[in-house]
Amino acid sequence: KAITAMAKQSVTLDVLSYHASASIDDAQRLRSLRIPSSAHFSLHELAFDDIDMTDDDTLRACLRMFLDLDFVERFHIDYGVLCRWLLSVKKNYRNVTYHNWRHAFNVAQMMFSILTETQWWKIFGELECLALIIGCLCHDLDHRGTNNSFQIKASSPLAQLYSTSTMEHHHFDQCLMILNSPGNQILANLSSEDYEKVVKVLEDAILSTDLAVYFSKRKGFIELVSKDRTVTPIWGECEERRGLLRAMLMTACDLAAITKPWPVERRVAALVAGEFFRQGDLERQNLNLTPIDIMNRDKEDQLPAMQVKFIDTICLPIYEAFAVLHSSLQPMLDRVKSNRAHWIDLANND
Ligand SMILES: CCCOc1ccc(S(=O)(=O)N2CCN(C)CC2)cc1-c1nc(CC)cc(=O)[nH]1
Ligand SMILES: [Zn+2]
Repeated sequence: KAITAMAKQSVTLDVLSYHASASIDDAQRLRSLRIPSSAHFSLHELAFDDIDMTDDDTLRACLRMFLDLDFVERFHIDYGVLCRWLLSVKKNYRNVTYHNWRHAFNVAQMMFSILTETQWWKIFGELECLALIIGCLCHDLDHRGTNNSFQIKASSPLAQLYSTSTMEHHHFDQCLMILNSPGNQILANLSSEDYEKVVKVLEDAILSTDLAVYFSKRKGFIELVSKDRTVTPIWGECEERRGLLRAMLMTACDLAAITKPWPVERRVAALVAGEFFRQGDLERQNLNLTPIDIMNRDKEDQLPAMQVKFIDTICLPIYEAFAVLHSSLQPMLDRVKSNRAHWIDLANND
């Protein structure tokens, strides 16, 4: 018993002790930059594309989101600490093909634009909105470009720590570690009651990005939407419904590349494929396994057909439900359907 606990302890230290806080100098530099408006960055656009932005731009855009949602004032967040925290979050994303800082930034921007376009920020209140934005920025922290089943197959240290939602538990741990690091404590001025609530919402939000969790909650959400077709304040009063809507919002933002104009979706799908194929290579070389089709480079010609299956089985249900809940989200569903048509064309040309 003691041995197991010791092993667990050493794995924990090995895996979780590493995280890099950004330097004070980098934070001071970011703090000195002027922050353009949300219009300048097109942050309210559901069709937002970060391709023309520098890394500095993405950080200034995050500062703009925190300022426009009034988080800095409402939660007495020290601006210099916010700059350092953002740099630390960005620094703890690895240089992998898809699950990198740019993905996290895009997910946070999508959450910002949905919460503001639908006015659902009023339903959730500032505390839950703060947790959702922090959750989006942190939801894939320290991703290694390999998925949960790879962790299990490789019996990685992470899989020894968490047997379910392996990566998502790690992302949440990394998020907490940065929030508690000296100079990065953006939640330092919250009451202990508010802090506890933010951390609880944060954990649910990050764990909800495991597609297995999405599949388990989706049916209940769709039934609820078919009954109650608008998110009225009554929805807002029910903690369980709010939690379900937050979980579905995390998935809708996480997969939102599928809702973007075709040039964006095509570019992002190539990044997802690149990361999947690299995992397939690792499975062949290190684990002596034949990868599943989606990670098998030899099946690259199947990619368009896989995207159609991804759209039909995972994406359409959630974006259909959101389009029912709020008409301002209809363009997202329309673009999923037009992207599906593009993937069908490509599948037929192979
Ligand atoms: C683009 C390269 C191929 O990409 C895919 C291939 C198959 C499927 S799948 O729906 O059949 N399914 C998903 C659940 N897995 C457990 C089993 C496989 C999804 C994708 C995909 N995923 C994402 C989210 C990361 C983004 C994206 O654009 N495409
Ligand atoms: Zn993600």
